Amino acid sequence: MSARILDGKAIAARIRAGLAERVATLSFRPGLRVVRVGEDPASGVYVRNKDKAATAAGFDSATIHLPAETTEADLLATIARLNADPAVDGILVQLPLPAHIRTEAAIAAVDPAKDVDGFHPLNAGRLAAGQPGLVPCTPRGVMHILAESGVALRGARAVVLGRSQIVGRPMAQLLLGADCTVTIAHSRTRDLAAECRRAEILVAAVGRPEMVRGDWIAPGAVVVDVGINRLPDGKLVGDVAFAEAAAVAGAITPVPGGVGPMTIACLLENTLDAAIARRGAA
Ligand SMILES: Nc1nc(=O)c2c([nH]1)NC[C@@H]1CN(c3ccc(C(=O)N[C@@H](CCC(=O)O)C(=O)O)cc3)C=[N+]21
Repeated sequence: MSARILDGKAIAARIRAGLAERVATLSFRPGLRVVRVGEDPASGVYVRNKDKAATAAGFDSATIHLPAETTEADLLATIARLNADPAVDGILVQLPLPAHIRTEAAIAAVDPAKDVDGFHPLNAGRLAAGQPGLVPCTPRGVMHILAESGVALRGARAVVLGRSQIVGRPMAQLLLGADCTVTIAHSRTRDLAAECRRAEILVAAVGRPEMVRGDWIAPGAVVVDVGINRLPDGKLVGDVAFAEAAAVAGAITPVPGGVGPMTIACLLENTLDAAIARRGAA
């Protein structure tokens, strides 16, 4: 193994400590509400970790757990109540939602000023237009990792593997905003391996365990692995075959301990940003 390990867990801890210091200077506690519907098992860990991190940093955090049978109308009513609650600065509707609820309807119901996931079309549009707004947590976290690790972005060839609304697309926008030359590759891309091999910065966000092999990576490339896949044996792996990739790459994020903890730190960062934008830094 030759690659430098980019320690997202350590960077996230520093960000959370900095947020805690800033929150301590405020006359109010930034309010975060996570709305969870039903029992998606992957969401359980995330919601617990987020709640712990938020409370430790001085946020007023709570999860509203609705039963799986909740109707779309009831979910929208819950969101409307949180939109109207002045103590609530950030609202996150945990995905995936049960199949009988339209995800787009839930996302569009969140007040864009409280949309700490950055998933509302207004915030997605602002990002695409290069305007300030709330940015999705995972791509924001990836940009922090690249900045903290001293990766030069201007003019660099970046390949984003995956085109989801949640990671791939906003990730590409942020890299473009930082003057990278950005390619978005995906499941229909002809010769994915060759596209990836051109990358000086490769961000893998496809949700397929260990799909990116060592020979997909250019020697010395920076590899950011967004995937968090649980194998049947319980082991957590990324979208990148770590050992193979680490033998070739210049730097790489591990799973766990890479992008995942950054997502949570950036959720808190977004919540503080939203709070200060709404209330001022009083
Ligand atoms: N509206 C919405 N926003 C989300 O941001 C969102 C969501 N829904 N639904 C579920 C996914 C998943 N997600 C994770 C974040 C952090 C870790 C994380 O901290 N992972 C640790 C390991 C955790 C473990 O041990 O399982 C790590 O990678 O080191 C995992 C998963 C956010 N999500």
